[in-house]
Amino acid sequence: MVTPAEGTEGAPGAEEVVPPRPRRAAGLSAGDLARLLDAEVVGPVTEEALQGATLDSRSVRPGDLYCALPGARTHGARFAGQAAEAGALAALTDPVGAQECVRAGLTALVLDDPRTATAAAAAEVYGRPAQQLTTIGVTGTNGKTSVTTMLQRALLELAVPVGMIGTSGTEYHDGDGRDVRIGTVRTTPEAPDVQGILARMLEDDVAVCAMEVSSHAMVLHRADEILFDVACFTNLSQDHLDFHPTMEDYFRAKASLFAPEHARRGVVCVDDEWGARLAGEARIPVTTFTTDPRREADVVVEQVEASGFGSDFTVRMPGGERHRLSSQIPGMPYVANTVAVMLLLAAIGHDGEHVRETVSRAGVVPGRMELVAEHPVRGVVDFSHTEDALAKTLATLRAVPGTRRLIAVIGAGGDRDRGKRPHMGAVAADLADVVIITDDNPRSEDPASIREQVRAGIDGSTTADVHVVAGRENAIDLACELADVGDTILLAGKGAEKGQTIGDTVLPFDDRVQLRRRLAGSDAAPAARGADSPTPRDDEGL
Ligand SMILES: CC(=O)N[C@H]1[C@@H](OP(=O)(O)OP(=O)(O)OC[C@H]2O[C@@H](n3ccc(=O)[nH]c3=O)[C@H](O)[C@@H]2O)O[C@H](CO)[C@@H](O)[C@@H]1O[C@H](C)C(=O)N[C@@H](C)C(=O)N[C@H](CCC(=O)O)C(=O)O
Ligand SMILES: Nc1ncnc2c1ncn2[C@@H]1O[C@H](COP(=O)(O)OP(=O)(O)OP(=O)(O)O)[C@@H](O)[C@H]1O
Ligand SMILES: N[C@H](CCC[C@H](N)C(=O)O)C(=O)O
Repeated sequence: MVTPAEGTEGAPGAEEVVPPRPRRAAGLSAGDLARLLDAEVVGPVTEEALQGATLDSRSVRPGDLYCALPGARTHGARFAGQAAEAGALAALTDPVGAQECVRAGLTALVLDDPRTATAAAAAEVYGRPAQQLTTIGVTGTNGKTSVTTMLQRALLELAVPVGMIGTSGTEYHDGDGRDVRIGTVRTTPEAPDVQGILARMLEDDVAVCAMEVSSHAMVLHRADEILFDVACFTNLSQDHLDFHPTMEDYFRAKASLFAPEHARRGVVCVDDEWGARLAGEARIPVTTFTTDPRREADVVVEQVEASGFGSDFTVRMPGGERHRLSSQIPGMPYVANTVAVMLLLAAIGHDGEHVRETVSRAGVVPGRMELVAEHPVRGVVDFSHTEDALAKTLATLRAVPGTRRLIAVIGAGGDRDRGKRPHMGAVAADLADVVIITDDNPRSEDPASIREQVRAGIDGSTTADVHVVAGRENAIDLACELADVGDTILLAGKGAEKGQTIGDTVLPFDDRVQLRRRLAGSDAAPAARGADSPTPRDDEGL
């Protein structure tokens, strides 16, 4: 059986992204669904049963409900013709889209705000799968993938059939004894996909689903109609201010998960002020924990000691009893993630010494503080793509015994929060000895402009040796050239991603493969270079 940490490297950039669906739907007709949603019906109605649901015309399958939603750029009703051609039976839409859907030959189920009803519609079509699964929802700026992956590993070891939905895709063990791993373009898939995935997991006897819930998901109603058995908050720091106007709005989106319509109970890390505030404002019972002994919480971490490339630590429980645990990834963030996993498992009924031992072994997460080489140069790949994550990762690596210089390769993604870019540059220059600013996923933006925005955060008085290098593989080459015995190279920002998005193209790219090859001194650059990168290296200096 493939465990989550295995078999994740080197696959082509474009992973399969067609979300799984159940083999059988609930058998509702469009008329039945209209009654359940209290929607107005426009156009002809048939008794044919709906087979599935999607909000993307390009993903319609015969018998589907096409959710033709108004979006930021366009209206889904424009694609009603394409949906009908692909076999959709009906459309869920608003009054603006109704006629276009009917003209395309679809029965229109009309509501003023169809997006808020999309999850309910899909849940009905698929037989309300979430009600029959144990569900865990994890939110926060950083740590969602880490916590869900560790949960998955621990539950697998405890022989509990588990599924996972998040940035690294959808994973579960199907009824035929196969491991299913399907890529995704989003952390939280669209509501119809979430419902379809849950229904498929249920068919394949999954008992527990651990799911990442992004702030976008809360605002766009992707996780509605799931009453999570337990929700987890990891932390909040600047990110996604392209989508949220303020940090307050970003916080509100995450905090909305901790309400009786979304979760029965919560586990909240109060290491930052946002977590402390959430614990006070949550409308569901919450268990709090902290890794900071100066803070008050139900569960407090004490006596953290470095242990190899990881940590050992004690947790003081509400009744005063103490347990010793370990994290296999170094640094306080992973101590926090390990405690979160322990408390989430306890909340769904898995407790005791055996469970804690299992949790202590669960902490290897692909692309998160992943050690790809140790001697003579340590090579680490991490998904830190925020200022906070970068600060913590660099501080953690600095503290690893025997570390000489820290060489940080950083960049920022295009079409994402621009405000975080200079802060990422600044923190890297404060905490690393050498900073190489390069490309992450430029998407539709000019990579040189993104690099410049990262560089602009670095004060001229920095003592760090700063380079700006076009082309990520060139930056990795430079890091390896500059590295000496005992140095640590950190490739930050892309973690376990298997592609680099440049414009609309996804080129195969895996930081782990690139760094391991170069540090092993084999198979040097030419074969691994993407078509996008200038050769020879163009070091723009500071
Ligand atoms: C900001 C945001 O989240 N936007 C989402 C939003 O886009 P939109 O409102 O602009 O939609 P639109 O492009 O105007 O299209 C309108 C409708 O027509 C449909 N359409 C469009 C074209 C077509 O050919 N056929 C078709 O059916 C679309 O599916 C959509 O329903 O609705 C679309 C589908 O309804 C989403 O695909 C889109 O996510 C975009 C692609 C996205 O990348 N979002 C990212 C930023 C995101 O969600 N990130 C979070 C971050 C996680 C974290 O780090 O914490 C995530 O959960 O991944
Ligand atoms: N509890 C934590 N607190 C702060 N930083 C963390 C924590 N856990 C992980 N990190 C850092 O954040 C990075 C991203 O972690 P992870 O992928 O688990 O977060 P995420 O919330 O899933 O991110 P995304 O929303 O982008 O998918 C890690 O590589 C690590 O550097
Ligand atoms: N879930 C995050 C991932 C960012 C990863 C980074 N490599 C980038 O492309 O910006 C986001 O969509 O903002």
